[in-house]
Amino acid sequence: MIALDYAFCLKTGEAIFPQENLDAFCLALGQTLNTLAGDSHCQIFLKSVNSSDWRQLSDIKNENLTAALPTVELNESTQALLLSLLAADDHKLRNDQYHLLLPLNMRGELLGCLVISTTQEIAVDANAKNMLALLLSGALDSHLQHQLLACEQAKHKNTEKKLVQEVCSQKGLLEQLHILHKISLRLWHAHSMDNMLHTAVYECIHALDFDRMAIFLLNSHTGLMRGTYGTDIDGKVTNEQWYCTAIHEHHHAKTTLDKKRHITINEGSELYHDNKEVGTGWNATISLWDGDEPIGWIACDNLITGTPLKSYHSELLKLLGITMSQHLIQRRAQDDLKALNLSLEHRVAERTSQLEEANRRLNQISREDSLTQVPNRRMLDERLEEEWRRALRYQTPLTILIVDIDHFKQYNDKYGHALGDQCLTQVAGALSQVERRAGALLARFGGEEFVFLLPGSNRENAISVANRALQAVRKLEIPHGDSPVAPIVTISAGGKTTIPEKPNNQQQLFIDADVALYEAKNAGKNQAFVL
Ligand SMILES: Nc1nc2c(ncn2[C@@H]2O[C@H](COP(=O)(O)OP(=O)(O)OP(=O)(O)O)[C@@H](O)[C@H]2O)c(=O)[nH]1
Repeated sequence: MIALDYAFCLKTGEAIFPQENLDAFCLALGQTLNTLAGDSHCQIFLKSVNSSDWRQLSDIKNENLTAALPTVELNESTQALLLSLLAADDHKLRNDQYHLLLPLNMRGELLGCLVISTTQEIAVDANAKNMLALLLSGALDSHLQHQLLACEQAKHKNTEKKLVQEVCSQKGLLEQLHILHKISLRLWHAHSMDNMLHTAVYECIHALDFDRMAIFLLNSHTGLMRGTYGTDIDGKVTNEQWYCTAIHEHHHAKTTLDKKRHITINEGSELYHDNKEVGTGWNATISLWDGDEPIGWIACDNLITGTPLKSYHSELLKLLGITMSQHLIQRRAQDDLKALNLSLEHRVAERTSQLEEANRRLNQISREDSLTQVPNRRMLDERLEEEWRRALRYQTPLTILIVDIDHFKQYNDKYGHALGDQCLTQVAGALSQVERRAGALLARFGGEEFVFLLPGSNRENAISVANRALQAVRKLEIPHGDSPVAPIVTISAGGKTTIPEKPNNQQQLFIDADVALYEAKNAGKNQAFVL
């Protein structure tokens, strides 16, 4: 018979200082029992907080403590024994052993129980039982609180560690975003789409946290994607505009676009360059969008330095995608506007030149005789006014020579008006070749009359011009059967040379020249008079 009395409790209770030392208490319990009853077995079971399940905390066979936290599940026989003891609360012989169940309570709650199994019957003093339960409950509670505290401390440490990692990662992301912002500012200053794409690849691989980058542009209308700039296996920026393939043939592009996914990151995947596998590492595919329209995608990887994938990479690459999308949209709009402006400028220039030509032609027509194509009277008046002013200012001579076809009425009457027109044209052509000095002008004055304006010409030169004119027309030998002067068309000329004395008096020159012409006609025609 084992007597669990006050002395037993004191002996085992000695071990509970420090109070949380449950293991020491259990060992003392086992030792004391062992000295009292030889072969003994103590087990401490814990009740789950939220259910009626039980688990084993300690198992003390004689002096050997074999279990402690974490608790272990009960095997079938232990489970059955515990349930029967809990139901009966006695220490009768079961399976050749006596069992004593000691409930362990704390703050009115059942924490667990102690089961002592011996081969001898156990005599328990009620006070000793209470004291033992009290001691063990205290040690167990303290042990559990201690475990809980340790667990909380571990959790706290873990949270702290995660926090430090998170802060580091946030710091890294902030740094990278700052760099991305700087790159973005540089891209606004790119002078062309090509320059922008090259700058983007160059700046990103040198400043952001990845090794290689390539940008592809998509044409959703043709279903084609083409390369722009990429990075070779040594980290140099390369022109990849030769690369062109159908979108549906490119696995990454297709997956990203089909799923409308903005970013896909694969770790431990094969990395490629020029369609050849060149290593393994992480790679990322970032799609670029203009609203709902896919406009391109970016590929990044860590081929060269193997830089590890960081927690901020996903966020960083997403923002890189958004930034590049904005630049592409803006650059395209700028290029379209530029092309539109160029085409408008071209059309305006074309239209302006057409208008200028039309104006020139109009100007010419308005100053040209429509039949003979020599300058008309309007032109003559303008030039005479101009030359009169000049001659007045520099006091230089100015001559007017009026030329009239002889007996042209008879010519018309004999040959008809149409041949008359033809004759006028031929005479005009011949006269316009007579004087080629700068400033000289031949104009049709009206009807069958022509006028030479000869700036800087004195009377002597005027006579020479008049005679050459007569000669030139005669040389045409246009038959004139009804002319009393000659069998061919002839002309008469009357001229006046003057040095102007007052402005706007040019009409007097005409009057005088007309007088001279009259004299030439009166004298038998086919001759010239210059006053
Ligand atoms: N075919 C043709 N005839 C014209 C044109 N302008 C004027 N005439 C004619 O030219 C003729 C001029 O006749 P006149 O003024 O009598 O002079 P003319 O017959 O040459 O006699 P003279 O001057 O004295 O030698 C008229 O019969 C006009 O009809 C024209 O553009 N075409």
